[in-house]
Amino acid sequence: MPYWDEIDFHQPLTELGMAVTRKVPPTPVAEPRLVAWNTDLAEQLGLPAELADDPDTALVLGGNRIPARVEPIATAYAGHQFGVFAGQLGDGRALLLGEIDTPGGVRAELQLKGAGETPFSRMGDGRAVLRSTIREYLCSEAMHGLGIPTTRALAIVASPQPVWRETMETAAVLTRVAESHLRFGHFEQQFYRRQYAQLHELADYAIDRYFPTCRAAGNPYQAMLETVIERTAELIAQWQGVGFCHGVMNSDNMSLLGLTIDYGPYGFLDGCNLGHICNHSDEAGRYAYDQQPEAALFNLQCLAQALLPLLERDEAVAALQGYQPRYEAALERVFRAKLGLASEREGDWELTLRLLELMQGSGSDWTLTWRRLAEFDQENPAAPLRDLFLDRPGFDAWAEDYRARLAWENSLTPERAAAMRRVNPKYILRNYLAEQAIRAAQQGDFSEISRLQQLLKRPFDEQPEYEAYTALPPDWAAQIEVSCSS
Ligand SMILES: Nc1ncnc2c1ncn2[C@@H]1O[C@H](COP(=O)(O)OP(=O)(O)OP(=O)(O)O)[C@@H](O)[C@H]1O
Ligand SMILES: [Mg+2]
Repeated sequence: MPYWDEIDFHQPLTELGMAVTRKVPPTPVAEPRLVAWNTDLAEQLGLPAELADDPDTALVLGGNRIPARVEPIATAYAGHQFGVFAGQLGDGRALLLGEIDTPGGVRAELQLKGAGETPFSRMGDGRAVLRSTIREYLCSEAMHGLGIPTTRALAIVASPQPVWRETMETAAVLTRVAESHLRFGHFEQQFYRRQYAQLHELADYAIDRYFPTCRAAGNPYQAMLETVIERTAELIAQWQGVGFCHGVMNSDNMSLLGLTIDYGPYGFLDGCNLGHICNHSDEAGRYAYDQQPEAALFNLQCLAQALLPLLERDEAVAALQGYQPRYEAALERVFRAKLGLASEREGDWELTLRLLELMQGSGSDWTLTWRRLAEFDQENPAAPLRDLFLDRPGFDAWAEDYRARLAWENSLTPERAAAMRRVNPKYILRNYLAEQAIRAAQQGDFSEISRLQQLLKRPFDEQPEYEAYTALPPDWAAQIEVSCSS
């Protein structure tokens, strides 16, 4: 029997009925070919290594063959897009094969993104293109390497089947993996349909499965909201630390579990610009880098509103009031670590802000600056670091205060430098690196995908063989535009 038929896929979401799920078979793609396979993740999921070479894998993960006893589903969700309620959205191109048991004991959902039309496709074709699939595959694994909660990517199945976006491209299917793909929008869907009984069931499902400790609280729904707020605040602080810009922080792209989800027009900061807008279609900059914390709060308010049938207004407000202090505490912790400060002292945040201002003024490269900060020594703020700033006197004044701050806690030491290198990555998935992998793949060479994946698994470690991947964006990269088109 083919291995995929032996796996037990569970589909507990179907218990929530038609309000949440629809059974939808995937639509086969032409000539499916497995072009990326994540060996590490496969192992964590308990999938045998041989699957990478099993011809059945491309069929199953391309949506051309449904494994025995599996009934794939699409789920219904709604959402606020760019601040406006968009009504029903739903999985328009993602199908959940089901949950599998993993050796770690936690079940994992396997979802095929780009597997064809569903009842929620609206005007879309149900497909994903190879370009966007590679971007999602690489970034989910890069985020995982950075230690940031995220959905994962198991595989890419490519097809020569043409798909029209701004130009003719080709189709691909991404196998996405997460403990749950539930989004804020799943709750908004039940709320706006006034399906309060179903809302109740969905919330109970989420609590029992993902937030069991909330059961013991006075109001478990408020406790769940508080937990989601906490995780979201932590997540955004981590994004800000590595300079990650999501690009489409609509409430349907916000994970209930606090994972980064939906890698569309994302980007990492190159030269420091705190107002950076990575999504070419986001003209107003609603989701600019420095707006992300606010956008997350807006989305949490949408979630809280959707839960109002299950909690008192005061309870929702009290939970939401927890966001800002939690976010600020998380952000200060993240930046304290980036600066290599082991203790807390008044003035630390001001020191951070002054550095950010200098970086902003010079457009200093985000990743490089933080990484070089570890080289800071007592006699001479390492010249390569100083070179990243245009305002040298400004930098020197800051460096003096920073040195004094480090001296105060006796941390002008190699240990501090090592600790800083464990939080400030050397390698980051710059747009141009992803673009190189995409262009090669479009010519039939998929090797750059696995090379980047390999490199970004250990972004904090020196990997001399990959030194070239630390290069700043070349001139041609300025032409890359990323938008919602995927
Ligand atoms: N090509 C497409 N065909 C059908 N529906 C689509 C397509 N692209 C996007 N959608 C739908 O449009 C809505 C918003 O899209 P968005 O770009 O946020 O999500 P996505 O990239 O498709 O997927 P996800 O959020 O699952 O990563 C969702 O309902 C999504 O399913
Ligand atoms: Mg989405």
